[in-house]
Amino acid sequence: MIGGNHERNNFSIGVQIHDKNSNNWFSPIVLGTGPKPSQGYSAFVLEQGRILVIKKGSPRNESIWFLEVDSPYVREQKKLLRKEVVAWSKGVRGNAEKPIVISGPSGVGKGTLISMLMKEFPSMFGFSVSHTTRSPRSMERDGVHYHFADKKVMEKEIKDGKFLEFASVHGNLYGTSIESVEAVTDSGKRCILDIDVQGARSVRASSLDAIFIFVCPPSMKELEDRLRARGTETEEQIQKRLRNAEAEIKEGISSGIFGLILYNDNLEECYKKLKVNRLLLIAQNVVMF
Ligand SMILES: Nc1ncnc2c1ncn2[C@@H]1O[C@H](COP(=O)(O)OP(=O)(O)OP(=O)(O)O)[C@@H](O)[C@H]1O
Ligand SMILES: Nc1nc2c(ncn2[C@@H]2O[C@H](COP(=O)(O)O)[C@@H](O)[C@H]2O)c(=O)[nH]1
Repeated sequence: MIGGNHERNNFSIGVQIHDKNSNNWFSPIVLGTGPKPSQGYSAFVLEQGRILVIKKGSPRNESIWFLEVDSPYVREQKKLLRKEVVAWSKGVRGNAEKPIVISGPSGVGKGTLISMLMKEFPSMFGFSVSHTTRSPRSMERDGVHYHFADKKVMEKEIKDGKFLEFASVHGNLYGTSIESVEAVTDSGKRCILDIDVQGARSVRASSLDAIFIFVCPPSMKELEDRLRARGTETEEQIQKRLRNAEAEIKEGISSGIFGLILYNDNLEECYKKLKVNRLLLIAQNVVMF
C-alpha cells in the first residue's frame, strides 16, 4: 500500500506491505527518494514488479516515479540487507536524455575521454560526482572530482537508501548518490557516470534507463604504462589495479551489460568514435571498435 501519513504535522508518503499468509502489515526499508507529498497521485501496477506513480495533470516534462517492489535491483538489495525492501526511482516523461555510464579498468582513459566530452559540450553533459572513501590526490577537489567521504558516514547513507549504486573498488568504497544524478538531470544536462563494472551492473539492474559504454585498453602493457605515467598510485596500488583490470575487462566484454565497447588506443580516434556513435549508443547495439 502506498499512502499518505501524518507524522508530527508532516505529511509524508509511506509504503506498507501486506503479508497475505499472516494477514499482517509491515513497513519495508524504502530506498531512494519518493515523490513529494501532495494530493492527486495515481498508481498503476506494471509488469516487472514495478508500480508507476504519476501526478494527475502534471506537465509533460514533470517527473514520474516508479516504486520497485520485485525488480532485479530490489531482489539484490533484499539479499544484501536481509530485509524486505522496496525502492523509489525517478522517471521522466518526454524527451529525457538517457544517462551515460562509462566503465573500464583503472588507467584506461575514462576520465580523460569524459573531460574531453564535457569541454567540447559543456551545456550538454554533466558529470555525476561520486562519493569515495579513498584519500584525495593532490589535484583533486572535494565536491568536484569526488565527494570524499568518511567510511562510517557513507555506509550509513547507503543503508538509508541515498545511493543508486555502490561498490568496493580496489579496497575503497565508491558510490553514486541519487542526489548527484538528480543534480545533473535537474540542470537539463545528460548525466555521465564514471563507475566500475560492479556499479554498472547495479545500474543496469535498476530502473535508470542508461547507455552503457565499456572502454578497453589496447593491451595490459599499455594499461600498466598509463597507470605508471599518471603517477597517482603507489607501486602496490598499481599492482592491485592491474590484477583487478583482467577480471574487469573479461566481464566488460562478455557480460552483455555494455552496449558499446570502445578500444582506447589512439586517444583522438577513440574520442571521435565516442562522439560519432551517439546514434548507435542510443540504439544500444553492441558494437566493437
Ligand atoms: N589513448 C591514450 N593514449 C595514451 N595515454 C592515454 C590515453 N588515454 C588516456 N591516457 C592517459 O592515461 C592516464 C590514465 O587516464 P585516466 O586518468 O583518464 O584513466 P581512468 O580510466 O579515468 O582511470 P581511473 O579509473 O583510475 O580513474 C592519464 O595520464 C591519461 O592522460
Ligand atoms: N561503482 C562505482 N565505481 C566508481 C565510482 N566512482 C568511481 N568509480 C570507479 O572507481 C575506480 C577507481 O577510481 P579512482 O578515481 O580511484 O582512480 C574507477 O574504475 C572508477 O570508474 C562510483 O561512484 N561507483
